[in-house]
Amino acid sequence: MAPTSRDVLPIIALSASAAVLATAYIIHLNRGGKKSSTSSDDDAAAAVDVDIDIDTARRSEKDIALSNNIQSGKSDFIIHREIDIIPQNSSGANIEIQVQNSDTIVVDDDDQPTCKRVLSPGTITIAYSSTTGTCSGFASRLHQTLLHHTLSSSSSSSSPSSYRVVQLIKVSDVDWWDELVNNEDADDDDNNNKDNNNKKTMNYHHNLSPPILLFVLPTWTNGTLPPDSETLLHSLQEISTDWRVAPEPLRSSDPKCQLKVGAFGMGSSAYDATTVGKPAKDVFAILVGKLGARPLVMARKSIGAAAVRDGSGGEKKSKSLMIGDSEVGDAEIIFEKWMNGVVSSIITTSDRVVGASSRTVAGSVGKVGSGRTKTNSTIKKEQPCCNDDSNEAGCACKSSENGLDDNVNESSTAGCCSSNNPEKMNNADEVEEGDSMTDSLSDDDEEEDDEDSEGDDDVLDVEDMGDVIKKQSSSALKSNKEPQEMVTPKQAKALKKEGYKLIGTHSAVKLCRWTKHQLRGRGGCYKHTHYGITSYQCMEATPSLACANKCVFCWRHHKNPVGREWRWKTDDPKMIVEEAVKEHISMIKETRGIPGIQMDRWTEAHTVRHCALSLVGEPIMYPKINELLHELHERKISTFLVTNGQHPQAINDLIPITQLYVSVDASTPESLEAIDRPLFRDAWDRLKSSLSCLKNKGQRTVARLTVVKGWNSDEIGGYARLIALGHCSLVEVKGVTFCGKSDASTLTMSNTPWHHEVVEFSKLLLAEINAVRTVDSSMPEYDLACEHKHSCSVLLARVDQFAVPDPDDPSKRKWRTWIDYNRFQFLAKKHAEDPTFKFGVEDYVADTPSWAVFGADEEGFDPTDNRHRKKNKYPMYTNFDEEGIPTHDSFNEPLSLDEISRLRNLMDEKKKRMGDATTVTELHGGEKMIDDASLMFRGLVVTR
Ligand SMILES: Cc1cc2nc3c(=O)[nH]c(=O)nc-3n(C[C@H](O)[C@H](O)[C@H](O)COP(=O)(O)O)c2cc1C
Ligand code: SF4
Repeated sequence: MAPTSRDVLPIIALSASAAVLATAYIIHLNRGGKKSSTSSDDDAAAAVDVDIDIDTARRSEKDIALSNNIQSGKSDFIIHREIDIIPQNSSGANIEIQVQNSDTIVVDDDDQPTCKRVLSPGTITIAYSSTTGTCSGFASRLHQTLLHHTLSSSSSSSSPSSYRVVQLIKVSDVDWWDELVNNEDADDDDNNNKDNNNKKTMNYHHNLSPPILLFVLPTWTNGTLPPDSETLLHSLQEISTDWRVAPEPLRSSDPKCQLKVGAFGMGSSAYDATTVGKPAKDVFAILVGKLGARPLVMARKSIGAAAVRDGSGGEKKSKSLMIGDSEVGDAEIIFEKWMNGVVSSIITTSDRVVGASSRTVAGSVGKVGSGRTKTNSTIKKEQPCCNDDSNEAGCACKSSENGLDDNVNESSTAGCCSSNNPEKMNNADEVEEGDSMTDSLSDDDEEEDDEDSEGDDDVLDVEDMGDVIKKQSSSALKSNKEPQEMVTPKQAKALKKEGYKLIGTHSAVKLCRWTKHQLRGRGGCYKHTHYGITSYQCMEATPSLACANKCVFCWRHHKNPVGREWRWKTDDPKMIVEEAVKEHISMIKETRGIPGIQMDRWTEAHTVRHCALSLVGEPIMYPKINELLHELHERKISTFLVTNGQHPQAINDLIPITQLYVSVDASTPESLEAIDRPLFRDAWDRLKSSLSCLKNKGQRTVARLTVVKGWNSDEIGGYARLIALGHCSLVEVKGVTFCGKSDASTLTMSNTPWHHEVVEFSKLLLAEINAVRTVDSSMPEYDLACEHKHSCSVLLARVDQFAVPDPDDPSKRKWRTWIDYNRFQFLAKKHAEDPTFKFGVEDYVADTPSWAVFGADEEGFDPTDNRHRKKNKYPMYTNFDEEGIPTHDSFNEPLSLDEISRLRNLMDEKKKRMGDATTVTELHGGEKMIDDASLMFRGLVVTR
């Protein structure tokens, strides 16, 4: 966060390599080396000549803003942190950047400006943590808004901003102890300024407002912070209990040095209504209740038009701590309220503080955080009192002796101190308790509290916490008797962008890439190999986009809702099936123009024969799932349904379907928690119950294992024991598909196993199953039945259900894992007419063709299709070693050792060039191209 820092007046020296401007500044920009003449502060102005290659500057959102401004010839624009400026050769446009108000730029040893200390006056720090992107989105919105308001006001001479730095940081990037206690750099800044240039020190502080620290924090499992950010709370707790740190170390008698804090917490009562926003509340409570930070006072009627442009007008007060609940669905609105409160407070406070400080003598400059090291010295704080001069400015410290005094009430007249129930502020226990925190953290005057009780009940904040989240959910339901639609317009937009065709309010279809593949005669998916479905007649759909998990490998990247149970508007199953088929067929029609489409298949594809209810979400949650399945059977469409094993009762209640899957993503409760990130606390027990339910289903059941290397590929014995619970007919082992990088997942290409690794895993699993059989005589025998190399998939099947002696060679097995679909439809119909009619797995099996059998030369590729090899740089290999170096050419002939060594060198060179990086390029139609040195000879393309 704060490397060795120093001022860089007046020139910013950008290093020869890419430079990062780390904070926010108004930049005046001219082309052709002509200096800007608009600088209002010559002393503070800094100029630098750099060559910027506009076109190759990294195209982050921020860069685009930068380049657009450059290209449109605007002279003023804002550069904020994390913009890469890439100096280029002499042919690039020569652009001069003149920086105003740059006296607070801090650079590290590499001459790269970096973040200011959180406690530096004039600094606004937004610290966020985020795993699935919500809080990072909110935080950058706040950042942008504050940049706009604070910096644009600084460029206007009538309303000078007293904030110079607005910085956005990740909670996990900061050593919070160091930042808040060992504040050496901030002190050094002050001291240096003081020693070297007293006049400047006065200017510096006269023009600056108190530091502000704003948190945007999510709630993670059991009300904690996400693992990478947990140190924040630990550090705060440590500071508050360390005997070497004086009480309330963040309290300062100088209003301009007093840290102000605000926090916005996100959570979801779907996970746990008792923990929503807990990390934000805890952080806020410790900072304010124990460490002496002050809540950022939210202005109410004084909110200026400049601050609130959304029409909310600033009529109402909002609070420094507010909580959004994604389950309730109004988190956006609550965030906006909080943000508007923050912005208006900063604008009004900043003007007021500037006014006040102009009457404050330089001697009242307070020291925040006298930097001593944590380990070897006692840490004490200097807590200077407000002096007469500051009283002159309207400050009225009434009982500073007892240290409980300076509960500055800034929403009244300029910078006044008052004693607003200080005992509560200091009573840490009270602060930490749910509802009692309400009063403890309130920083508003009585008038505001009154008003709050009258009219501001739509604002969810700490004053209303405790059980209020539950109340809010239920009152939302009460006030709106009609259940809500599952997918919000925003979610719908995101899903549509990803190629989902939404049906009604909670269902979707999407064309699977294998459908197109097989239409072009390039092979079907693993369900074709293992079970004989026709991929180009298979419709991938879901009747519930919601589910009760947030799996790390989820395709949907968490753009749709979560919920433990169904609580949404329920669409008619017939309509869903009709619309799904209609949408699917219209997508088939669109494939007509794709090169290589086989017209006979294309015509057949207009008749849907299979439905894979596995797209995303949890189909079994849909309350009318049986009716929907029945509708499909009526249309002679086979039914494959995948459930995540969180709804055992629904499994029990399910009518006979063609094939029922339970996803088994982990073999221990801990890894299930880490991988599936379930809403249910008893997720592990639910999974076990679901598997047990399979035992009695009668039809084909599958335990589906998605292998995520490094996450769930160990503890194979645990999988065998889970399979034993359900005596599943089949065990499908499949390597995880990498769906591109996302905020929601730390998964990378390295977690994707090679086919040979999946085979290895499957063999070990078989050995473990056999081990279970030695102690459990009821456990059926399994064996490796099929494989589909293209999808890194291996099928284990029960010998008693799917193997018969080979008529040509009775010493061998003949597999019958394929499905007689017509027979299934006949049996299902009979059962529908007469529920007492039962049928079982063996009643609708069909022979597995030899090419699909495990170990066949075809590796699961249907020989009636043409294997298509991508026309890329390395199309000529069929086998690879464990590092991805080719060992066999396209005719499966072994390569010479020299050739293998040459290829290895090529890969090593590429690895050196790329470092550890993996790039993902989205192709037309949702496919993603991975560039990863270890995959360079595979030309790997993954699907969505
Ligand atoms: C694995 C996981 C566990 C969660 N646990 C909780 C919880 O215990 N309590 C809660 O209120 N919200 C919980 N949530 C909901 C998140 O706080 C919420 O989705 C938030 O918006 C996530 O923010 P982010 O997208 O910035 O990571 C959890 C979310 C996930 C994915
Ligand atoms: S259960 Fe399925 S839809 Fe839900 S998060 Fe996991 S992979 Fe995604």
